[in-house]
Amino acid sequence: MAFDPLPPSFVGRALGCIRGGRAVFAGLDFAVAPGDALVLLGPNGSGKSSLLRVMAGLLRPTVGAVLWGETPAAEDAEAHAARTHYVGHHDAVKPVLSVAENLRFWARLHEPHLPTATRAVDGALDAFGLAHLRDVPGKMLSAGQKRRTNLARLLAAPSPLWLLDEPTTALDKASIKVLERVMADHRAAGGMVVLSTHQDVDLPGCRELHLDRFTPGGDEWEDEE
Ligand SMILES: Nc1ncnc2c1ncn2[C@@H]1O[C@H](COP(=O)(O)OP(=O)(O)OP(=O)(O)O)[C@@H](O)[C@H]1O
Repeated sequence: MAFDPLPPSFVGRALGCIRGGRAVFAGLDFAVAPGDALVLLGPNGSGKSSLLRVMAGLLRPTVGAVLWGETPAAEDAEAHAARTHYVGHHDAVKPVLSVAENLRFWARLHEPHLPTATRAVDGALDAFGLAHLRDVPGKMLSAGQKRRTNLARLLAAPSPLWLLDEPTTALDKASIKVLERVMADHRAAGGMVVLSTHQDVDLPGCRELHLDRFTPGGDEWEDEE
């Protein structure tokens, strides 16, 4: 199923970020069109997670703006959250809910129509090989199973913009292949993917953004967090 209408481009202009009193990046621009994938690369501490948090609206840039089409995302934080899936380092799996209940929780946040939400949850369980774990509580999952449950919400609650921070962490090879296929399908439908990684991930035609090229020269600035 394709996004109809297609989403506008997701754009960052002249972004700068200060954390812990240090300038992490400055003068950073990006643009992601429907169907695009952007891979954030760079050594530890170069700012990949910080940029993803800025893109998700979870961290305010020190300067610059993130735009959805022509509209600053910060103008309507709720709308930006609704169009965005941010999967960070910390798992968002609720320990006392089963895998299916976790996915249902996310699905219902996006989809009020119960049968549609249930179909999306079943599809997400199947796609990520979680169907046999559907009734297992989150607290009993392995690290890779938890990561797959986190990623399955991408399908349980469809949103055009996926922001994924090292999504292959803890995944076995077969699960990485599943994620690659799911991202390819999302892009074919007009969705967008931005991900950070230290591993090879197969994303045909993706563009790369090397964060270390935007690191200011050791300036010590005021922390504005
Ligand atoms: N909560 C925080 N408060 C203050 N500084 C932070 C915080 N989180 C990260 N930083 C700093 O911001 C800089 C960029 O960190 P970030 O996590 O964005 O890098 P990264 O490229 O994602 O690293 P990694 O590859 O290790 O995940 C680092 O200097 C880090 O120390």
